[in-house]
Amino acid sequence: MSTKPFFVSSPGKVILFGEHSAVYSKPAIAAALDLRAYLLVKPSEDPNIIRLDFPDIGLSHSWNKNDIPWTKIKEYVQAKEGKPQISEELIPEIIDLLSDNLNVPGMLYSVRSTLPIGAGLGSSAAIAVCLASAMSILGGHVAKASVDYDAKSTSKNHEDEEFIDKWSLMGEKCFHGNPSGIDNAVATHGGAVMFQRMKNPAAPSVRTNMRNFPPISLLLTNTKIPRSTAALVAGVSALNTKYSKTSASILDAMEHLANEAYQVMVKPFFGPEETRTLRELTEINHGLLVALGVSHPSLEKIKIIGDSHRIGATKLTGAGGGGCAITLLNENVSKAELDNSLEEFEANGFETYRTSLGGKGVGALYYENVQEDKREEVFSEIAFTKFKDREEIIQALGVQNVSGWKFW
Ligand SMILES: Nc1ncnc2c1ncn2[C@@H]1O[C@H](COP(=O)(O)OP(=O)(O)O)[C@@H](O)[C@H]1O
Ligand SMILES: C[C@@](O)(CCOP(=O)(O)O)CC(=O)O
Ligand SMILES: [Mg+2]
Repeated sequence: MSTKPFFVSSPGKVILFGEHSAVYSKPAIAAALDLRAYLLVKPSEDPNIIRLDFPDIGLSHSWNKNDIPWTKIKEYVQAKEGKPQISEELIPEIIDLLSDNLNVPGMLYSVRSTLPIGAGLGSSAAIAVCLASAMSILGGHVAKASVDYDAKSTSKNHEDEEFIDKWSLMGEKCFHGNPSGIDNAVATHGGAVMFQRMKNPAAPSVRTNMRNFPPISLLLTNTKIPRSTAALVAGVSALNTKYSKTSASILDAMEHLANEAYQVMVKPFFGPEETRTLRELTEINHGLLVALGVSHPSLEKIKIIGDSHRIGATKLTGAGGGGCAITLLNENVSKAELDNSLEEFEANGFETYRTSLGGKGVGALYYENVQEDKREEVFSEIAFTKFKDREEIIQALGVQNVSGWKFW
């Protein structure tokens, strides 16, 4: 257990194929984004106080440890070899997770994110993974992260990542009830995956790493229309109940197209024919998501602008209903066509990101891995909560900029 301050960080994701159908045990393909959440954990000045400080969403809350009925809670906690065990039900897990704090002094948990919130890029999962990894560090349930940013992933400690992945799913359950688990899997492990939740909820999901993820040229456009994943997932569930056969056919079609996309993406040679197939599948996937009722006029607008300038294939990504769309760019798209689209996106109030996919998963920045004369500044709560924008956070803490970040 560490009582020195530390940071953890985990990435958002882009779902290329299979959002929503992933909830119904269909395969889906997603990759880590270079936008991330950061969580600072620091001992409280008053050791009896547990404090959450989430300035991005204007939330600050404190508990006095002595007001929490720890002894009663502990009766519900199941542990194996000292590690809290995950079960299917949510409530006991939350209690279990909280009870990990029994043996630690009061802590401050402060979160900042470079991810747009509620935009389909998995900001909720990035937060859930940060919290799960911080609790795992505090509870002594994982080994110290020790793999450098540039090191090859072969030396990864899979057991610890699996533990964090499983517990972060509990966090995603708090956010939207019935998550597939794909977002927290990518936020934990990074890279790119083909993911499939099993029909039996007790069975672990299947995750196939896609090591040779093809170099897809991708544009990410945010409508900035806020929406909640929980409401959209519930909407699809209602459609499934009302039109079960029709909806089952749509979900089956999504399964086939994710499988076809996977076959194309793992080919040793990824040329123009393969990128064209991916664009065609992207178009079909968007159409199926529209049929499930999760698009939005602003997402259709992005699609119309992209299509009219012929820049590539556009689909919504994540839960939809607003949030982001992705465009798989044509290889021969002209600069003029692209600039015209970008101008129109901006004129409509949309924000465009150029991103790279397949980056690092969860990582930690420990006190002792920061140069002694810089520690006070790096772990300053005041500085952390006051960063003005994404660029300031990335400059001061970015896993790719700041030496000392370690991965499992
Ligand atoms: N930076 C943040 N600080 C605090 N909470 C956050 C932050 N980012 C995301 N969240 C939580 O995640 C929720 C959004 O999750 P969700 O609706 O699944 O959208 P998405 O995961 O696509 O961004 C927010 O309402 C909030 O509860
Ligand atoms: C709609 C869904 O497939 C993805 C949701 O992603 P996001 O919260 O919109 O980033 C739900 C899930 O897989 O848990
Ligand atoms: Mg989410």
